[in-house]
Amino acid sequence: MSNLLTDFGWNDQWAAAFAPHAAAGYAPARVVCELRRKFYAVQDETKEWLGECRGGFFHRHAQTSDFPAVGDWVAISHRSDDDRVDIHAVLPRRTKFSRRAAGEEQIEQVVAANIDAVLLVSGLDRNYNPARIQRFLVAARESGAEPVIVLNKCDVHPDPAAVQREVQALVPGVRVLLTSTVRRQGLKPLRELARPGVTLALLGSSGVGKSTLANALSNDDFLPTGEVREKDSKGRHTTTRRELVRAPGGALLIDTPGLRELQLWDVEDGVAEAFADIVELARQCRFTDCRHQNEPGCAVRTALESGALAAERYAHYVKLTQEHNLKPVARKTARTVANQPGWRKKAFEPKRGGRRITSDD
Ligand SMILES: Nc1nc2c(ncn2[C@@H]2O[C@H](COP(=O)(O)OP(=O)(O)OP(=O)(O)O)[C@@H](O)[C@H]2O)c(=O)[nH]1
Ligand SMILES: [Zn+2]
Repeated sequence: MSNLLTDFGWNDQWAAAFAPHAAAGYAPARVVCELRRKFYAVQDETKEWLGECRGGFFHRHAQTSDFPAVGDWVAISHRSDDDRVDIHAVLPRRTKFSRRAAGEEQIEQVVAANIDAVLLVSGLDRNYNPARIQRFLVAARESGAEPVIVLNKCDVHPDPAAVQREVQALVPGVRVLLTSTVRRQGLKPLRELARPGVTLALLGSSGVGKSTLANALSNDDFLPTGEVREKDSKGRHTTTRRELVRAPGGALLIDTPGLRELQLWDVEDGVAEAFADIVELARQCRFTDCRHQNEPGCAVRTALESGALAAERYAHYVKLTQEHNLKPVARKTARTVANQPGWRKKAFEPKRGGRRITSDD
């Protein structure tokens, strides 16, 4: 198979998975961007195409999660009369990050697929946040991607090795890397991780150094900004944003709004912290899954009725959870954190005992 496909992560395993589609006359391509529903920018062995899921695809695939996502390998065919391609199938994903869309049915939306390793970047100019690291690990494990913790800006910390040990103790078995792009320290293990064809995602708060690290993955300058494709064969103008880009060092970086949005740890931590009283009340409701509406023995309603909890405060809390699509906190969700299938349900994990390092990072 051509180098271009290999550049985008194609290998023998994918080729094996693709065999039935090859037999059906389809060609492989990788989704580099979701443009809008049904339309995708896909990279094949020659170039980037506008790919579309048409009728047949809809008939065969009922669920939202069956549709292509950035990072997916798909089976395409070329149209004879058009510069577009049809997408017929999505190869089984090795890993996936999903979000659960609003509503009771919890529709799964895949926001990125086939990420090999996901890096949580923290900046040592601020305190790292153990709760966030734990949540990140839950999300990463659920996705199947290898989690890696990157403690960047070690140049500004008096004792970065101590922080590394501390974090490592929190997450046994997970790689914890110490880096400084300024001093160009600790980049070697990162570059080894970012081998050609490997797909990575960098997560972390704004300003921790994700773009700088991405640049440092190779010695060349690298700008993970969108590309603009000017025209296609029929003279139409198509502008393609790329959410999967190839770093000059050869690794593939996925950065999608959906993936960033998954970092609800900020919001969840923030809401749970700001409304710790409500979280605490919810833990006293009779029913483990109390929604604090008409359930008997609801500690939240009781507190509202007695005036112990101000109505405006509760209304504010409800508004915030709805805005961010968080589940109402309940004893069940507050307790069995580690066993919940959906990590979003971990929104109100109570802070356990012991030392807590608080900060916005
Ligand atoms: N001292 C120090 N500063 C760094 C290091 N890495 C990055 N920075 C600086 O931190 C700032 C933010 O870096 P970015 O790479 O833009 O951070 P980012 O995570 O991509 O931020 P967003 O694009 O907002 O998500 C820049 O001024 C960098 O020069 C480092 O290792 N040490
Ligand atoms: Zn209740």
